[in-house]
Amino acid sequence: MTALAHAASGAGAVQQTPALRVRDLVVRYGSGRRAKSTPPAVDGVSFDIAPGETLGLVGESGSGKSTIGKAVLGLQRPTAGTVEVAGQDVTAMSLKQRSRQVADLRVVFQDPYSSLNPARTIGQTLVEPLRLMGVKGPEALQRARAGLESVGLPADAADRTPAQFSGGQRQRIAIARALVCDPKVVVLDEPVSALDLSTQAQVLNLLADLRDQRGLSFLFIAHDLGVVRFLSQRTVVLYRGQVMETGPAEAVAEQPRHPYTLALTAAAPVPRPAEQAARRAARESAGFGTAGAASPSATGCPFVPRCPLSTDVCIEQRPPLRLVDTDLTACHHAERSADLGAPLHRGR
Ligand SMILES: Nc1ncnc2c1ncn2[C@@H]1O[C@H](COP(=O)(O)OP(=O)(O)OP(=O)(O)O)[C@@H](O)[C@H]1O
Repeated sequence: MTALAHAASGAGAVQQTPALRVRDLVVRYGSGRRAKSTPPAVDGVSFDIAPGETLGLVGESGSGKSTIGKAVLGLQRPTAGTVEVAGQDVTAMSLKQRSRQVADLRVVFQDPYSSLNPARTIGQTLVEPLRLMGVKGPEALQRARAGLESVGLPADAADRTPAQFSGGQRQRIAIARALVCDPKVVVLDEPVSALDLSTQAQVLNLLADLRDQRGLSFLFIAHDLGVVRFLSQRTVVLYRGQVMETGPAEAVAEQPRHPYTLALTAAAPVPRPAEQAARRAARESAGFGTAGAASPSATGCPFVPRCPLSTDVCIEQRPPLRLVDTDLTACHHAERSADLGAPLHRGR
């Protein structure tokens, strides 16, 4: 295995079959000429997740995080590339096939209010995926009740409807529903974004405990690097559908190598307005542009219009992912990103 492939997989994952393997994933929305002329929502993304590992997928709104999640789950057909779950190629399977055959893969969505059917009891909601897998009535109900207890809810929660629970409790129910079939991989799509801060911490701790007890693998999608770092061993940073940087979660959060990751860390919300203003000023003085502008060249780096380090080579050539210290970084000038980091970190 090359150093590059090793870093992409994460140390320790060398000999194991990955719980989830995504290779060269491309997703284009729409069809016809217009679809071809707009950049893909996901543009050649690859990663592995080892058994028991959490991979964080982070990026601004519109960077392609949820589209990757949907492609993994079978909710969006990839234009190119492959998805393997525990060694099984599921790329061409329909959603129906996956829900029957791929019990190894489940999801928790962001919104605990819309993701549960208000007309059904929690028991009915949890029993449904078990029945689809052929588990019979009494055993299914017993597993549903045990599932609720495992997320810190009383077993009699099974007899109530979603309206009788808080947002945090509903997210626990959604987690129980995802885990009731004993999956190997769970896609967590912004699972705490709709919750208040103290509930976020409780749900993140619960997820970490369940992962460690059961050896689960998580694909953890979030826009906040701090939240991603809490739960993840490794992080993938996305911008306009492309991987900008990937490496150990702590290194990516503490010593980002890509200017875009630096901009993300500097843009993370902080509770004190004065500190927030200082960070914004530091970002502007470092020369970062604001979101929205498209790259002047389809063949170059997509971050060019916002990057203080960009030069002609960035406009002309898309930077390949290359190893810079601990992280794979798609930047021609990654070695110079520390110069940008100093003013930003003074603003922290
Ligand atoms: N159903 C769709 N049809 C057309 N374009 C879409 C569709 N869903 C997403 N997109 C586009 O694909 C790109 C990636 O969107 P995606 O939702 O995957 O990003 P994201 O990083 O998850 O953003 P957010 O954090 O806001 O959910 C965006 O440009 C978005 O407008």
